[in-house]
Amino acid sequence: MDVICPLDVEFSDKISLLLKPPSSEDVQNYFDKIIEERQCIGLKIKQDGEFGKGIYADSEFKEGDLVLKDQMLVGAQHSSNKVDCLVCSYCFRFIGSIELQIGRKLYLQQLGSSVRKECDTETYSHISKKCRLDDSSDEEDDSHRTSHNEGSCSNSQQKETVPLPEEVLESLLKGDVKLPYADQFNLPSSVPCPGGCDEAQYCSKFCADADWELFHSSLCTGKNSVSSSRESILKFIEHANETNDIFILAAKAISSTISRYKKLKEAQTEQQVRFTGQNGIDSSGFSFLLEAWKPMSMGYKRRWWDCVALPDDVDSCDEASFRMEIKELAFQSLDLLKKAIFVKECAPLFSLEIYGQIIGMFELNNLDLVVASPVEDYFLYVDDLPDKEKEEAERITRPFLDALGDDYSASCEGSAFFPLQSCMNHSCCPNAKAFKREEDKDGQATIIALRPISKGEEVTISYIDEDLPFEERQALLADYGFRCKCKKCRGENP
Ligand SMILES: C[S@@+](CC[C@H](N)C(=O)[O-])C[C@H]1O[C@@H](n2cnc3c(N)ncnc32)[C@H](O)[C@@H]1O
Repeated sequence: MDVICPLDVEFSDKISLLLKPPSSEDVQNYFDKIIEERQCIGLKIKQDGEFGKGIYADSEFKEGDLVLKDQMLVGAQHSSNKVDCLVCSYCFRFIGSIELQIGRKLYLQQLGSSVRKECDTETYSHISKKCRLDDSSDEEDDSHRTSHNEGSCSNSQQKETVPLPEEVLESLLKGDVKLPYADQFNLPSSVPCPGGCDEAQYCSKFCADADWELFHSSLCTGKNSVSSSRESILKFIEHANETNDIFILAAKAISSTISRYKKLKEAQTEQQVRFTGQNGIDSSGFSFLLEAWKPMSMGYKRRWWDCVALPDDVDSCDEASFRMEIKELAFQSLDLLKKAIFVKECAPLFSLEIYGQIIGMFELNNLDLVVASPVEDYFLYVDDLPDKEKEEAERITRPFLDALGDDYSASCEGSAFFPLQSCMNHSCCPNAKAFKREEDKDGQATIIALRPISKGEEVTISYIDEDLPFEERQALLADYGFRCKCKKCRGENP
């Protein structure tokens, strides 16, 4: 039986308006403004390309040039990665100190609270926590690919680790033990969540305030949280962690839209009262909701349960029940979210149609969020020391490296939606790629030219491993909802 969400029926007109494709003028203005704000000199957006909108070079780029640095609209660290790395919950920069990063990871691992390293066998594993096929972590560079919100599963052939006494880890955590040369790797100190929860920590007050204003104030479970439904938020988060952490991203997208809505409405009310002495705002405030939704309206989207590719282990005759199963899963999640953060004035955002479209948008556009670990840099630094210094340093650092095992260099991993980068079309012979450089220590997307790009040429990236054979490429691209029609594919399959 089909899932019926009462809000979809009650607000069908408003939902249609929210999902109506924006006019080409609105699209152009929106992206031109972002290009200007990001100071992406030499790029422009065009809407009349073969595959809809795309990014084009407006000047020449040489091989290795930075083409674009894009800030995320919404992003989250994978829940399974939180044991490995302590990062700013807003910009995903590593925080604390080398000692804290190592001590915390070993402490949590040894406490046995780790949920990582298990290639899930839960009911929904085929749609949520797939092992990454296109894992870029074993490439020598730090490139990141468009992602499908999977928690990456580590190599099962891990070297045995050698645990350390709890007292040693506690001293590391408290800052009583200083590791040699760790002061060469200064990390920003941790700024606590204004709501008092332990889940979110920041690299600066700026990030703490920005996250609070946009996302976290409605999703915080701390004692100073403004939310009246801490229990419900916890239940929603628990469900997302157990099934698919893309739901956390969807919740962040909804809470940021609500927060923009409230700000727009407040500003307009203030202005009206100042000029007329009365509040003449339309009580439904739907025009503000439309405006607040604008960043989401610009993303390429389809309903999640319609666009997700059929997993290999699901027979095509079971396709309808598979799609119904994930629709029901989305409905369960939405129900928990409604109990946690529902705002009556923004009710259409809590319809299943909108929820499905938001998740579908992330499925089709998201990029893997990867930030390299300073702990890896630290151990490499020690390894590169002159023999005498290295021997002395390693006497202290070796037990920590042995306790960490092969996984000592785990990066921060997550998934994020980037407004400009998500306009880049795919090519199996791309001229650019997502690539983190030495200085890219946060969660921004960095796109670098792979070869010279001439003025007027479209900038393309590969969403998958483009060196795979034709059919394998098409199978992977099915996860992004299309069959590739790039030059290389046309050549191989005319
Ligand atoms: C991330 S979006 C890129 C922006 C998109 N063109 C738009 O109009 O918003 C990805 C979608 O663009 C289209 N697309 C991108 N590259 C393509 C390719 N090489 N062949 C066919 N369609 C492609 C597909 O519809 C795909 O689902």
